[in-house]
Amino acid sequence: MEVFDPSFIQDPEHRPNVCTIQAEEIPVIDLSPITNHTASDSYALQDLVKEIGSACKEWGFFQVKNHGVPFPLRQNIEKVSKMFFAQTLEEKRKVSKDEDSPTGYHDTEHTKNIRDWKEVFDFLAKDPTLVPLTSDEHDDRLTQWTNPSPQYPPHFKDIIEEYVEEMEKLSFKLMELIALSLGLEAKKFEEFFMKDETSSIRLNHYPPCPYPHLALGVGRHKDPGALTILAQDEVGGLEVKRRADEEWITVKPIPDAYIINIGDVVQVWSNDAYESVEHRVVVNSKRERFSIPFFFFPAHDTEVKPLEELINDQNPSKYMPYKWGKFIVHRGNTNFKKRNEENIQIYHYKIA
Ligand SMILES: O=C(O)CCC(=O)C(=O)O
Ligand SMILES: [Fe+2]
Repeated sequence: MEVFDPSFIQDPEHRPNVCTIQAEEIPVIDLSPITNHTASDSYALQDLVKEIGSACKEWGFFQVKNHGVPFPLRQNIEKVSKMFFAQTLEEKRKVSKDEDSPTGYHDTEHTKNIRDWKEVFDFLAKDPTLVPLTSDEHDDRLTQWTNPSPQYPPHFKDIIEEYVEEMEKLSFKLMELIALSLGLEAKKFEEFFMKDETSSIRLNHYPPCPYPHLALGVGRHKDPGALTILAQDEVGGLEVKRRADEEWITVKPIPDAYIINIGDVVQVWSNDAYESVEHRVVVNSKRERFSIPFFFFPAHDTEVKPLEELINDQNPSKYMPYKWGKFIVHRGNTNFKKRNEENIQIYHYKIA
């Protein structure tokens, strides 16, 4: 990372706390009723669905164990991620993300206009990924985003692709559980992802930071998609805003567990029954940290709006429909550098 320049400094009210709260934990949910088929019975499944429902309602975040993702695949991707970031800046910049190609390496991401203390490598789940050419709603033209092909580490792409396949499987299972917990058919959400999904995976590297009390690895934000599956290493640093009192709660690293959070799209689909929750990453001066979020995003032509089954006269729709592809293209590069205008958010579609 370069020198610590003022663009990293958070406003005083957003700076990390010196002592963090670890007393209460986000729920840890055992997925064996759906991953261990010999042991599965319908009572265990019902209990699991209830657990998922209350975790989504109360926290918007939970961890899962016995998730069915083979541990060696996670070890492989963590290893190549470290190897990739250990290269010189010059090497990494050979696969830089830019205005036209939103995949690859970059280290200048801003969250709410403050620079994040991190470097990342972005990779699409589907290559190519079909998206609108512009965010103009009257423009029907499409374009294709594609992945870079870094030469180093060896087999980098294959290892990421193999891991992504597992993330996809887990995402579909989790969306089924979320659907059941909302009283919907298990496969309710499948159609939005089967064709042209726009999901992606990100390798994050947070180098040691000389001023961890002034900067953040990622500033406070909500994830825009349907859900995020995050692998964090043993260093820790992810904090979630607790709904009850708005305190920042540390998410404890658990070996081989995944952290799941629902995103804005599920918030809109559920008409606010489940809300996506603010989170951020604190950095420290001693240890570098690595994490790998997988962002499960629907197809570009998905019209995101509260589901018919979940609205009625007593509970009318709280959002105007928006086109997912237009939303991400509009957002795309506004995250990339400091801007004067605000990033597009779901509350822009909220019906007062
Ligand atoms: O690194 C982490 O723990 C979380 C990163 C994150 O929230 C994101 O990339 O959206
Ligand atoms: Fe996030």
